Amino acid sequence: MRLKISAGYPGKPGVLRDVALEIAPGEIVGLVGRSGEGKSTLILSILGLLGLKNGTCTGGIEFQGRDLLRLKEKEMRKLRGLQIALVPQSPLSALNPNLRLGAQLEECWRAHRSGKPEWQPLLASVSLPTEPAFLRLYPRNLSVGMAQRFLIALALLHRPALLLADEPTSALDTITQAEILALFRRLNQETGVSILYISHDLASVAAICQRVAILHRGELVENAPTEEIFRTPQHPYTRQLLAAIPSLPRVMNEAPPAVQTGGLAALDSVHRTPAAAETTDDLSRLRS
Ligand SMILES: Nc1ncnc2c1ncn2[C@@H]1O[C@H](COP(=O)(O)OP(=O)(O)OP(=O)(O)O)[C@@H](O)[C@H]1O
Ligand code: NI
Repeated sequence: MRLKISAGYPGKPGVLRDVALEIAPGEIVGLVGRSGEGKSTLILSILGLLGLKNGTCTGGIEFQGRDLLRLKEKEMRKLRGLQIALVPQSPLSALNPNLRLGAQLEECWRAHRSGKPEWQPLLASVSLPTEPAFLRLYPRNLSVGMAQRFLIALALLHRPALLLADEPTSALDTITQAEILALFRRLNQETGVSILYISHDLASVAAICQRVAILHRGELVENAPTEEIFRTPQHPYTRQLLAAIPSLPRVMNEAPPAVQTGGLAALDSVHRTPAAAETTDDLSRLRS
């Protein structure tokens, strides 16, 4: 995907100004910025859903040889979920509370295809229980981390080429965050899915992204390989984000200042989060 867009809302123009971003097949790109910098606006623009918030987007979004901004809604609907899928921010509110998990999988499947596949391989791929009893649960029976895994499974259902992840770990505790990050990384390696990973937390993005773009006041102030961002940040805003990384205290104790010396080495520990850390809660624990 290659895009160059400007976007805004009535009474709030210029939320994105000539933002240019490229995501190669199989690449994980991070988009980082504080609250209100326009991250979700970018995601909604890609999905063709900005109109739902009365926003408008101009420019071009090239995906699989077509410009998404020139597609009709009917054509966009075919792409959404099938070729481009979204992992939303708050897992529990994104699921239908009144539908069993099995029914939600079926509904999602039937949006684009007929019949009904075996769900086990999909559930196993996100380290969720594969027993039939799991599919009879309701969202409220899940922990937030499991709900997020389930949403990732839904997003991957049709094997999309591009996954848009909008702060997918912001509702999770630190350990669960690391597990979900490891999951994204593994899924990317196993399936080759491209991921645009959005976050306000530079540390979590650095853990899985080859490249990071920094969004500030509607513009990309930096767009470089992750290592460069950490070693030689060019923009003052990037330096502020680096200085604000809260998840490095352990490292800073060992070799301060982490950003200049060991920032990336520290993040390697997240890279190497062992598969064993991706534990699957068993059903008995869920029900207790
Ligand atoms: N429907 C709307 N009408 C007017 N302004 C809006 C609308 N939606 C968002 N905005 C404004 O656009 C800017 C960007 O919002 P956006 O949701 O894209 O930010 P974000 O980077 O995703 O923030 P967060 O990290 O809090 O999710 C903000 O200033 C926001 O107030
Ligand atoms: Ni947002």
